[in-house]
Amino acid sequence: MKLFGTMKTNSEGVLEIGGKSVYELKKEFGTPLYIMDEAYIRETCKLFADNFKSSVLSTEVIYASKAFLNVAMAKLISEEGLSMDVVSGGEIYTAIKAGFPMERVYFHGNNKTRAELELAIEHGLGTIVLDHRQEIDTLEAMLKEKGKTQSVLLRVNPGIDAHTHDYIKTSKLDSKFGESIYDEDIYALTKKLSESDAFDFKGFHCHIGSQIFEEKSFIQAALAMVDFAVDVKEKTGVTVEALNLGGGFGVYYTEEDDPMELGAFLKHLVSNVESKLSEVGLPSLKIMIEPGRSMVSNAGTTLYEIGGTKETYGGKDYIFIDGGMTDNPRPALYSAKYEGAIANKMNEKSTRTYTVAGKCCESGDIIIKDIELPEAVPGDLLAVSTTGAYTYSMSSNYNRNGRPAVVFVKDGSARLAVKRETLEDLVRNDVL
Ligand SMILES: Cc1ncc(COP(=O)(O)O)c(C=O)c1O
Ligand SMILES: N[C@@H](CCCC[NH3+])C(=O)O
Repeated sequence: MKLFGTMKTNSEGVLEIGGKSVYELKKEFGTPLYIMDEAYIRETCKLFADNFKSSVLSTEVIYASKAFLNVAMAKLISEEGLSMDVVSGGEIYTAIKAGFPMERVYFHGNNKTRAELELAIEHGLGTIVLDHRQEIDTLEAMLKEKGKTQSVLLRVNPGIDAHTHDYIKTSKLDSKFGESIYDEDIYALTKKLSESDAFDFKGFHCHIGSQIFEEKSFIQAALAMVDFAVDVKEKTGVTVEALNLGGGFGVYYTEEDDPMELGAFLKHLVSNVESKLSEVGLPSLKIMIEPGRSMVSNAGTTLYEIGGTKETYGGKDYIFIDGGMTDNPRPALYSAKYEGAIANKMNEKSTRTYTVAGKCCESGDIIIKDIELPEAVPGDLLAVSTTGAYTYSMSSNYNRNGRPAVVFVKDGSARLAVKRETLEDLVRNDVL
């Protein structure tokens, strides 16, 4: 298992994160447990801020909170001076509860409800990223009724078919997100946005997909967006002030993944946009990015207790853990792969090939297939690394399992960010 951030093996051969051994964490918070390496998240925030900048363009790093969000995380992002993207009333409400500066919030989504739009308007949410024509009409009517003007971007689809899992591609021509830049109506739509009193039209947004490794796909999309801004200027006279280039930067989960070196990539992205703008003679504009996964994934580890092992007649040897697809649906959903280790036997040799199975009533509840580990016994602790993104945020109560607690660890101490769900929590909304 590759170690990230402050992860290390201590002198007893036990995994430590943020200066806390997994034994201490287990004792204090129980398992399963989401452990977030706070120093590493902050370091990554700084890496983005330090490298996605320009002497001629204004820049903004917007954390895509869908990857991992709770009040503690929203506070961290606010402290690091970054902005945040949200896609639901729940994410907006979390930002409000955290006292997040609402002018730094971007609201996305292909089907924002009226109630969500109301919440956004009422709390002075900075920018709404419009998805399609009907939504434009709905929001315009709402704003006119209130006599308000709202900053908006329009999500467009530059048709870049990036190489990733089908479920997380977002920019194909038939994608459910955004309007296509190849649709001739896009110019009339842009003109309408720029002329409406209800909107302060800033520009366009695109996002080509998630867990993408090719620098060229991002650069291609960014340059296509600049070309589109030129087109818009020529055809409508509207000056684009901002381009939000989305997120999607791929991360390491296993040796099969070869992520871009983020600092260098971000510098290339900015310099490519700078040169393109001067080549096409567009005035400087603001560029934004929206990293989610690459901000938090490698900073998260899930800790489980091994309840038992089973050697099957069919030849497969299982390790049973006290969590599974409820705290991490990604293997079942996308065949996602993870690395893991027996966290109290970090220095022991691997002697067995195991399949790590969760406790849900599903044969597909497998967290890791065919992993080489030392002999496991009940009571051992299994760490699964790189689980910071799209695990807690996609967790469920399937089989009425409670969601694990989330802790932030840093400099030898751990603070609870989200409490473990209790049995009482599981029936809280049931009408008795
Ligand atoms: C609009 C938008 N922005 C940002 C992201 C963040 O993507 P990632 O977590 O891959 O960086 C997503 C998710 O794919 C998205 O849909
Ligand atoms: N949930 C997906 C990513 C979706 C990205 C958001 N549009 C994953 O775990 O890989």
